[in-house]
Amino acid sequence: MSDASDTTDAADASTATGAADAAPVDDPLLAVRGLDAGYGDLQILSDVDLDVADGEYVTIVGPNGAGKSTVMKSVFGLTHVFGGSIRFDDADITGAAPESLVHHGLGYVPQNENVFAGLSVRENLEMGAYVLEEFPEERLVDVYDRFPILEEREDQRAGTLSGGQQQMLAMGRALMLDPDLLLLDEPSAGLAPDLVDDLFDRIDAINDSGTAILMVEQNAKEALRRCDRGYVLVQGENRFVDTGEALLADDEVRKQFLGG
Ligand SMILES: Nc1ncnc2c1ncn2[C@@H]1O[C@H](COP(=O)(O)OP(=O)(O)OP(=O)(O)O)[C@@H](O)[C@H]1O
Repeated sequence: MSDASDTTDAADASTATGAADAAPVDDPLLAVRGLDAGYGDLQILSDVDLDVADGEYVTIVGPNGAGKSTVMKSVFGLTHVFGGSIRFDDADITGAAPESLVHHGLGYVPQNENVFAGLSVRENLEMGAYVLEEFPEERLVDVYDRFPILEEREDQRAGTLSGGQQQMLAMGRALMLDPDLLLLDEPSAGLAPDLVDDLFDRIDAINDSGTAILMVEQNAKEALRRCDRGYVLVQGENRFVDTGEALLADDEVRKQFLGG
C-alpha cells in the first residue's frame, strides 16, 4: 500500500483506515472527485475518488452491493449525483447524458441486457456507430479481427449467441466508436470458467492497443492480477487503492476481500 506520507488533498477525503492515495495520477483521463451518488433519494456512494490515466487498466473490486456498478453508472450519467465531480478528458461530465458521452470517447458495457437480442450481430455493431454520419468500416474490420466469431455469425440474431459471444458482441459494439475509455461492468459474469481467461485475454489486448479500461469484477483475484491499479470499494466508499499487485499481496485485502 502507498505510504501515508503520499496522501494528497483528494486522498484525505478517503474515509477508511488504510486507504491509499485514491487520485495518484497526473493529468488523468478520468477523474472522479468526492462523488456522492445513488438512485432517486437513495445515496449509495460517499466521497468516492477515482482516477484512470490515459491507456491505464483500472479495476474496481469489493463485496456485493458495495456500489461498484454504481460508480460505473455514475460515470456514464445513469445515476443521481448528489455531490462531487466527474471530469473526462478535461471536460466536466458530471451528470452528462450517455448520448453525449459516447461522442466524448467513453464506451460503456453494462452487465445485463447489453445486446439487442432481436437484431443480428451485424445490426448490433451498426447500432454501436449510430451517432456517426458515416459508417466506420475500418472499425468493423477491427472488431471482427478481435472477435472473429462475430464475423462468422454476423447474420445470426444476437439473442441466440452463447453468453460469452454476447459479451464479445457487447464489447464489440462499444468498440465501434473507438473509445478512449471503456467501462466494463462484470464482463465475466455468468461465463463458464474455461471462457473467462479467454475473455480477460481479449480485454488485455484491447488495453494493449491503447484503450483505457475501467472494469468492475467479481473475479477479483484475476482482475487484480491483470490490471495496473485497483480500487477496493466497501459500502460505497474507497477502502484501498494501489497497484493490482500490491493489493493482491496485502494481508488485510486478501483476508477480507479475496478469500484469504
Ligand atoms: N436502480 C437502483 N435503484 C435503487 N437502488 C439500487 C439500484 N441499483 C442498485 N441499487 C442498490 O445500490 C447498492 C449498490 O449496488 P451496486 O450494483 O452498485 O453494487 P455492486 O458493488 O456492483 O454489487 P454486485 O457486485 O452485487 O453487482 C445496492 O444496495 C443496490 O441494491
